[in-house]
Amino acid sequence: MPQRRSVHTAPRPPVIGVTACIRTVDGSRTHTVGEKYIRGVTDGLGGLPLLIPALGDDLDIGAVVATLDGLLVTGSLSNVEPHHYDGPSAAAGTLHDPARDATVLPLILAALTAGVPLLAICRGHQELNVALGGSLHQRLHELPGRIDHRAPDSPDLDIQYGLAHPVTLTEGGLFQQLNGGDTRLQVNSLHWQGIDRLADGVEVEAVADDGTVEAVRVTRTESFAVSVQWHPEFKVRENPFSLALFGAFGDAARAYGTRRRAR
Ligand SMILES: N[C@@H](CCC(=O)NCCCC(=O)O)C(=O)O
Repeated sequence: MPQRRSVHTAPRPPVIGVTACIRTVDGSRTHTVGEKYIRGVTDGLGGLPLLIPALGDDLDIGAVVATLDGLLVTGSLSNVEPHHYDGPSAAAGTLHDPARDATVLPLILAALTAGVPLLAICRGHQELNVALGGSLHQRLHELPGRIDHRAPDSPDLDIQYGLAHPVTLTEGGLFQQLNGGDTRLQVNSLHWQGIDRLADGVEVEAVADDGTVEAVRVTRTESFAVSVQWHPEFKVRENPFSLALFGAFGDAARAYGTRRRAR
């Protein structure tokens, strides 16, 4: 008797696009993603990470979006070039990544238009605001009344990404729900820039005590689409809120993927 081939019934992991940066590594132009973002996808939601190269106009954004069940917009040391939000020129020596800007800003819009669930982190939070028409402060710590949101000066990652300050979650918002009803949450903080003019079509989900917008939810889509100024991907399984956030993103990506494949 011929053996029956076993049917593969394990649930498919959602395919999560992970945005890359351009860096020079050993003299070569290289598309990079920090491992903690990849681990955020694998360990935080059981997804399959798919690197999205920063190819700008040479990337078929429509084809990318059609492949994804979710989009993780990563953080990065580089800043969005200020011409994208009509901001003043950046200080000399500021690290930019024009190829990433040219890829990620249109990608965010295309993902939101298609209803692809999205989680944007740190630079990603800033990019989401810029993509939707908002603007950025370039040096929060130089503004009166703001705390210093920059990373602690330590080579130890547990110190750099350690909890730094509280945020207040919007009463009745998604984040309060994910935080078990509590409106206070401690977050890490590793950024110079922050949201200045809030884009249309987003609602604030979290704010620092100095008024810095720390998280938003996009209201022009029915899909899960949120951004955070902090880094929930760092040791994602060790922080209950981070796990809840990645879990909600994963649930949305699975549901979207099921609908996408049924089309
Ligand atoms: N350049 C922006 C964004 C900060 C940011 O995303 N930092 C990430 C650091 C590296 C990482 O953890 O991926 C700013 O300084 O505001």
